[in-house]
Amino acid sequence: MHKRTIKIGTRGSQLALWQAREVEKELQIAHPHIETEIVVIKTKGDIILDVALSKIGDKGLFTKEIELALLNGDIHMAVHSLKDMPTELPKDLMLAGVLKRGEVRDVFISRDGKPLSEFTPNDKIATSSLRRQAQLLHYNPAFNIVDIRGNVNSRIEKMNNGHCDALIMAGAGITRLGLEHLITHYLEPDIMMPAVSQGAVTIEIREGDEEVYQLVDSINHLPTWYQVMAERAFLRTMEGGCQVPVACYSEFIDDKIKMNAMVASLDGKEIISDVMEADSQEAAEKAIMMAFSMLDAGADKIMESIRSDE
Ligand SMILES: NCc1[nH]cc(CCC(=O)O)c1CC(=O)O
Repeated sequence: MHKRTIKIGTRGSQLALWQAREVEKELQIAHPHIETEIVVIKTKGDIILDVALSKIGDKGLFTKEIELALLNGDIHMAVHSLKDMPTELPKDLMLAGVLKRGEVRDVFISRDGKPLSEFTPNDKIATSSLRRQAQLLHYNPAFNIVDIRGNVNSRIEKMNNGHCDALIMAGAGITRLGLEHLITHYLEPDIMMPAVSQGAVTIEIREGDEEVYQLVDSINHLPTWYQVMAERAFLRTMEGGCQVPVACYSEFIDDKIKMNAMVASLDGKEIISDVMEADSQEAAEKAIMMAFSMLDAGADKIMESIRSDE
């Protein structure tokens, strides 16, 4: 059999490389005859490090250059954190699969090991996410929240250098980098509901690339796939193109997907939340219905006020 090398595109951060290697490993287990190569690609998000993410407002910030390489044929597949992927993909590209979902929750990492419940307005909590900011302010409107950018390791370094007293990070990223020892405590979804698709790694390919599709499909983790596709259907319906604090948390309960979701105002004062349960195949449709009913219940007003803020 003729040998070909499957090129796997990824960002160069330690977390991105871990994720790409995990995909590579799964492919090699399922198809021992194929050769793989990891191709590192720099994205705008890796280059612009001094501007708040919410101000750049470019959804494809961490994906565009990688997607161009995919469209050019420089790589066969691209590995991403699914939560960084816009709900609408560029024409001619598609998501072909996901790995088994990792930790979904956010974690609290404080420099001195003090828990969130003991934080006061004198302590600085760093996050660049509107979702985390809104939920922190809902928990305590007096919290002192500061912006932070950079990859996981550089954020920890910034905290240790005094930029802030604590960080909120995705547990998945921390775990994948072997930094569990830094976790002060996990944040349960009733306090800090995670981002849509948090903890999931996805593989993007060219539409119609049947050979690569078959490869990826063979390692697709179906329970995760149904879950995250439902979450993304929710986000797509909710969002209408602007950046808002939207969160959700899904679990499997008796083979059904149970999804909690919420939309918050930026100051955390208003929260619209809902919950649904559905069989895997119906979850996306139910998630869309839930999004519409949340829009009706006031999420539409929150979104409008955020849009007029910009
Ligand atoms: N926004 C950056 C980003 N994209 C994916 C992860 C971690 C892995 C994941 O959540 O899947 C992170 C870091 C973080 O939010 O702490």
